[in-house]
Amino acid sequence: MLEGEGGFGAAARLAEGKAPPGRPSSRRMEKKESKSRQNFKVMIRVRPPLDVEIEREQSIYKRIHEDGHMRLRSEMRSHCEPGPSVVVEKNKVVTLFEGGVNLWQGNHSASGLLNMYKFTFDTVLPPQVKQQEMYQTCAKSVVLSTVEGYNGTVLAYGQTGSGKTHTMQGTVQTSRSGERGIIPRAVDDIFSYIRNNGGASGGFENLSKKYLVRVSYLQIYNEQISDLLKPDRSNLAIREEKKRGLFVEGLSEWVVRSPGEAMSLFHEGAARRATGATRINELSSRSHAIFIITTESCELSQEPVSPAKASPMGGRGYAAKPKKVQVGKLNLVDLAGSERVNVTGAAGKRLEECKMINQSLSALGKVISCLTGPSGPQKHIPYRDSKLTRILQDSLGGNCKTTMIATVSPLPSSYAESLSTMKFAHRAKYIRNDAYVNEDLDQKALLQKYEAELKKLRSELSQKSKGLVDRRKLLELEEERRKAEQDKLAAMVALEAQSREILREKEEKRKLEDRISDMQGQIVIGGQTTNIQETHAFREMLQKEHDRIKSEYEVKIRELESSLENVGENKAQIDRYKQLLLKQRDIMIALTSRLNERDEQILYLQEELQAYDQHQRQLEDALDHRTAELISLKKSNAVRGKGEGASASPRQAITAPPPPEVSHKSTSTDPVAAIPEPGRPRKMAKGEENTNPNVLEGYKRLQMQVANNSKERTALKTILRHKIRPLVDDVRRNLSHKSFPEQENVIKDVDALIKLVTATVNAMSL
Ligand SMILES: Nc1ncnc2c1ncn2[C@@H]1O[C@H](COP(=O)(O)OP(=O)(O)OP(=O)(O)O)[C@@H](O)[C@H]1O
Repeated sequence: MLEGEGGFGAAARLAEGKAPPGRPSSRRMEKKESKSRQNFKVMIRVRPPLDVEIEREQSIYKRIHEDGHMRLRSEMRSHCEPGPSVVVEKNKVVTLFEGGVNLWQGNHSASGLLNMYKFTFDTVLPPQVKQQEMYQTCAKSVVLSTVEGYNGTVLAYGQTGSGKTHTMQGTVQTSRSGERGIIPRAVDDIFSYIRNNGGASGGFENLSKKYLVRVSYLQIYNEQISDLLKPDRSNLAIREEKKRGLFVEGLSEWVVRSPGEAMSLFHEGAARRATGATRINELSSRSHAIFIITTESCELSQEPVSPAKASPMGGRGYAAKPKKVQVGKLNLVDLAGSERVNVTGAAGKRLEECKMINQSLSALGKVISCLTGPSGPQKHIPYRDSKLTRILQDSLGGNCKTTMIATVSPLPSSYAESLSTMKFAHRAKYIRNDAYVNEDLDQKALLQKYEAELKKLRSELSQKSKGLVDRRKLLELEEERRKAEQDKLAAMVALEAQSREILREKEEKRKLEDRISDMQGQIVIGGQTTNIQETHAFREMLQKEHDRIKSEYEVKIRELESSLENVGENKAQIDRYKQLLLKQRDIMIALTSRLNERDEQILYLQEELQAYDQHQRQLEDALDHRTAELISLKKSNAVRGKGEGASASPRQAITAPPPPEVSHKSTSTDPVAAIPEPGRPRKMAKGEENTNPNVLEGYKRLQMQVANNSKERTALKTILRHKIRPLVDDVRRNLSHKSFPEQENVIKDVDALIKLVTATVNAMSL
């Protein structure tokens, strides 16, 4: 077994009720200490195991003793079945057994591996304690003190799934169920108290006291405060004012006149509270929720007044005057459960929520630590570290009667969390609160404001009640009103239609007037404007105008007709031109083809000439060759017989018959036939003449033909340049001065012709 803070020894010592070190010890101080201790109570509630848990953990809970001790039936005990880890004694002492109580009773602790912790608290509620008893023990006195003007807080703290919501709210929502938690019971109690003290809900009036009850409901989810009764109000800020103290800005407050009204608002808000399923709790609260019930009470004194001024609250001839106002605020806090991430298996959004929850709970732990240090509360208490601690600032070490209920689960598997809760609660035990009645004269105004509102509501109610009595008449009136409404509607529709018609007529009239004035402006006779009604003159004028336009059109038609004729003529002329052009084009083509023929002929003749030249050169070569042979023969003859062949001359040798290879051709008279076979070319010397008559003859003929062609070509060129070209130019000029159908095409043709003529002339000049 381990000893230490919260361990067995420490818990045993504290169970004796001794003050921790550093606490004041003088008698007066002790008295004060005891009073302020009363203002902050810590209670433990151990919930019973749930059926599902019993199954899961295979723990057997068979009997629960009347004194609150929880025992296992011995015959069912088994070393394999650990039993609960929390045992409660005398409703004050709670012992935690690591591994479950069975293991301890089976003497397994001897191994020294298991821990046991014992703690003492003001009250420890064992699992069998019902809601009613729990309420009586933990909350009732705090709740009722708030009706008397104190601040009160009942706060449930504990591991997730340990029973906080069950304690604060209960599981069943029906108003009379025994499973109802602190909140519905507190609401009931407050209203009963008011009734028993002479007040009535809503009106709350008697001769001595008036009450006003209002509720608010907020949640702190992921460090953001939102109004559960006005869902559009979120991320609210906490403010502090001298007169009002701490308050949540923008948090709605609802005046309630009965427990039913208050609870319906509570359920409305609870339905909006952020919840979600965790591995431990199917419907786990993921936010800290605070249901606030503010009760204002006002003592009245009866003062005599004149009968006319007598207040309905006062007796006959008396008026009730407010004496003092007390305001008590009750915070009913259901915290989100502390949890270990590895146990709950939180991930994603749940993990974020879990972090925020643990963060604010650790801020709460820090505040408690600072309030309960060994030498008393520290100077600085970090209330501002979280929204939760800031809102609960008064409840923790301030002006408040506070009860903290720490809930634990009995399961051995929850041992670690239960131990942590116990340590937390044990520490909180040393918080000291100073509670005093809140009396605030300024609050009168608020109460009176609500009183006025109540009066208004009351008068509305009485009006409505009257209406109920005379329901038939009301229905008749309603029917009449409805009919009158319908008539009014119909009349309005008709009026609208009429107005539209009038407007339309007006518009038409205006247009007519405009037209008339336009026409009047146009009709000017003798320098004077004539009225349109003088229709004779107007008609005359119209007739004249008509005649004028008619004659104008006739003239135009005639012009058009004549131009049409012209166009016809032009067309004929153009046709003629076209014919002419076509003829000229044909002539041109014929001339060009003839020219081409001539050119070909010239080329042919030139080739022929060249052939003749070549032949001539060959003949001359042959002649030279024979001459040389002849000379050499003569020389050899002269050497052989002197004087015998001296008469032969080179000139004779020249006129001698040509060599046999060319003679067959030289006999022909045809120049073409006279063309020699290709041979070695030889140029004729200057001034040298061809003496071959056939060749000369052919040559002359060719020269004549070339000359003739040349003349013809020149003549054609002259005709083209000086006759056809001017003629075509003329036609082109004439065409551009006229206008006729297809003019464009004809002009294009003529332009093409001009180009053709020009190109031909140029080609012939080359
Ligand atoms: N004293 C009790 N008697 C019977 N059942 C209880 C008791 N306390 C809690 N339960 C049941 O245990 C379950 C968990 O309880 P509850 O939801 O109140 O836990 P919680 O501490 O508010 O959890 P969380 O922090 O996750 O919101 C519920 O089914 C509830 O009905």
